Amino acid sequence: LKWCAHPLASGQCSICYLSKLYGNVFTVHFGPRKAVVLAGYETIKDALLNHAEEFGERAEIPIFRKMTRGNGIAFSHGELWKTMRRFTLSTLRDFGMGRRTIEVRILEELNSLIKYFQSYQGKPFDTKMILNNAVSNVICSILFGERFEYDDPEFLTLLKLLNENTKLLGSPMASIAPQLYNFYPSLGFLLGASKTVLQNISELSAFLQKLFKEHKEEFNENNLTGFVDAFMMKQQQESKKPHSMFHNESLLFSTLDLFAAGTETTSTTMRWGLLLMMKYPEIQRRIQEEMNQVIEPGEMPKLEDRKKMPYTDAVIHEIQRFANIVPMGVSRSTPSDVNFQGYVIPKGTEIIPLLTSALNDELHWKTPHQFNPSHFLDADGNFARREAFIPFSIGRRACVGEGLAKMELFLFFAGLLRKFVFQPPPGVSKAELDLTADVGFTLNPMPHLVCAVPCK
Ligand code: HEM
Repeated sequence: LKWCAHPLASGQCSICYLSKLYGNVFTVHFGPRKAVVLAGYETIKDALLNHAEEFGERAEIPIFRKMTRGNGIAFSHGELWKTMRRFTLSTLRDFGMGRRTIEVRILEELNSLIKYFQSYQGKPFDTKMILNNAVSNVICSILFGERFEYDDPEFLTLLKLLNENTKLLGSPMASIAPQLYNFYPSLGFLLGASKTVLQNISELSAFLQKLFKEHKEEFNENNLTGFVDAFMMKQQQESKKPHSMFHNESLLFSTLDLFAAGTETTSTTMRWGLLLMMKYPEIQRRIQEEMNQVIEPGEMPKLEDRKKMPYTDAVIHEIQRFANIVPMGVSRSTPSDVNFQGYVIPKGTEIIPLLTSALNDELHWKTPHQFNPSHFLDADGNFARREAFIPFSIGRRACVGEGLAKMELFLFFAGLLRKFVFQPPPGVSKAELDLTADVGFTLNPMPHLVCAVPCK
């Protein structure tokens, strides 16, 4: 978004600015890539919910086609997508998503995280890798039934590759260079970023293949340890079917999709959360006071406490709204010609559901550009759901990890604030904390240090 910031846009997203000029449905050209933008909550809802089928395909983006060869959940199409999504949702549920088993797992991980934070004794440190690792361990325990130590060098390398890809995939170099190259081969030098992305994918794949091999050797159908075992079981059951979709490439890319989407998004949101708490200490204090009122001394917040903690719940929602980490959603496409709000959109058109325009929609939020937890509170201080809160998107391809992400955000965030007061490093004032986003496939906070001072 920064790349194409219009000088008149005065800090707001340039595509939102274009929607002020051209309305809520309009076409943009990113080099050779042509896409229709849907702006504003009402328009996004009309398309993704009321015309769910017509806007229900994933766009064909060359770099993702190269990465996955059409496999997995997030970038696959048609029947393969349908089968993988159905299998994923039911398997995630079987392994505890949305249930107490996963709550226990998250709370165990939180304990390790707290010990790590304590080891800095209030001195400044960077939370990026550690939060990545802790959050990743939750999805890894669902996928493989195991977690990775915070000092495991191999796992840390993988997380770094994942971070690098997230950053590069938000750059025009990776996302449109392969398409540009098709039109203008002399621009081949631009392919460097996409080559790095593909190289990283092959290293991540090699690591996953190694884990699959271990799982295959120890496979026991009476004791499935996670998604990967369940997938292997399905492969066995379908081995006599000539065109089973449960082949090895499906296993690889479905696992990779869940690993990547389950790690990066939630940990980035957590980092925004801690940064915002340093910036707004009075909000942080109010959360801690609320916890002191509803949780016994020495106890940690549990999911069942959430309904008694409307203020904390409102702050977490506001963090997600304000951080807006997937501002342009994940591009969709039209599986057939569509007649929408007076426009004919041809089959196969890329569609950008501009989530940022819903999360900042002036018709739905009192102070869209300010961090303001009262967006999610009614006049009596009760938690208030808001329709335009759609950070996980909506409709047929909406995020499959929403339930898991919400559990993690609540337990990690409230748990860390129960133990620590987050402060900027000595010599850095609140005003100096930068809330500008670093552009990538997800919007990250700029590099920063955090002091986690133990609560008295
Ligand atoms: C704060 C955390 C998260 C945010 C903000 C987020 C956001 C999103 C968004 C905006 C989409 C695109 C949906 C669409 O096209 O309509 C998406 C898709 C997806 N997410 Fe998440 N996500 C988060 C966490 C997770 C987690 C924890 C997992 C893993 C369990 C996950 C797995 C996926 C998958 C597999 C898809 C593709 C769904 C499909 O194409 O059918 N996400 N997510």
